[in-house]
Amino acid sequence: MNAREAGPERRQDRRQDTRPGTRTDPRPDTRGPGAAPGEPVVLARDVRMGYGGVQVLNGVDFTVAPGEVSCVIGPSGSGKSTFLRCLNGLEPVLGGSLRVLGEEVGHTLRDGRYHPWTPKHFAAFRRNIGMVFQRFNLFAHQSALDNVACGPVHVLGLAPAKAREQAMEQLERVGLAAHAHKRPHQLSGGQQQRVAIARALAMNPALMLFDEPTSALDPELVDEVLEVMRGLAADGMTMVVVTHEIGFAGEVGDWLAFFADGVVVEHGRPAELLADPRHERTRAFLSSVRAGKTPA
Ligand SMILES: Nc1ncnc2c1ncn2[C@@H]1O[C@H](COP(=O)(O)OP(=O)(O)OP(=O)(O)O)[C@@H](O)[C@H]1O
Repeated sequence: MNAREAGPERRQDRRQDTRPGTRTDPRPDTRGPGAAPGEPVVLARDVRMGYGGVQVLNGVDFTVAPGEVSCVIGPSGSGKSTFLRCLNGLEPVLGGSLRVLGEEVGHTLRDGRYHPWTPKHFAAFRRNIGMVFQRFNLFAHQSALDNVACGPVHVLGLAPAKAREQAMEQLERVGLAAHAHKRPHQLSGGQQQRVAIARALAMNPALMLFDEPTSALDPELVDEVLEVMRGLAADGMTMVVVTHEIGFAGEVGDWLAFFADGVVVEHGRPAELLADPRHERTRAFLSSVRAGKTPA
């Protein structure tokens, strides 16, 4: 078994990492309150979803175990973002089954019947899931520190002083403590994205979702964001990462899923899938990415 195949055990080794901001304490159990022992963090079976009668997800099967990093690649329009948004309940699942953090997303089984979640239940569920988008969406009038402290104060009800103290720890974790008092316009795109990651981490999520977090960045800023994500993986954070950064997926992912036409057409260990893709669509996609073309 090579290092890439070692999965979560590999992360135990990485915890010895001494880079600044790298946590050394063991991760809490991230399965979620309703999960049975051994249950994955994400368990998608035949997930279906569409917009206005147009089917976008056509039966997605996808599993993420605690502490694993699952990368998702695929052509534009194949449903990657839609699936990510289903994971945190931003889009409704219209068929199949999607369990995340031990809950059937959007429904609770009670008295032998499924009951739809209330907005309050959705909000409580989303608190455990950090999401980082292509666009950082920081509050322009607030400092980096206040952007990161905002959720813990307003959503978790933390005292402002405590929230700012914890926000500073998260900014340290992403290497931005020295920039804590700057506003977004005083930061580079890469730094703003790192603030967005710190903001998500400040909610102490059990699962982090990344939707092409480096796609909007100038090429020279991409690696500083990927480096932060490498650190999170080393800490044992459970992550689903939609990305066009094939090298990163190969290096950091425990698993790699290739989406096309709203299904996972190929799934496997990144080293194997990237070196020897089985499906014609995967081969064509990887060729176009490697040729520097925008995959269609
Ligand atoms: N809010 C929406 N309303 C209607 N159609 C949508 C909406 N969001 C996405 N779609 C459509 O769903 C399909 C899948 O989109 P999605 O963004 O999930 O693909 P993707 O694989 O993430 O693409 P990309 O790599 O370009 O981000 C596309 O055809 C898109 O036009």
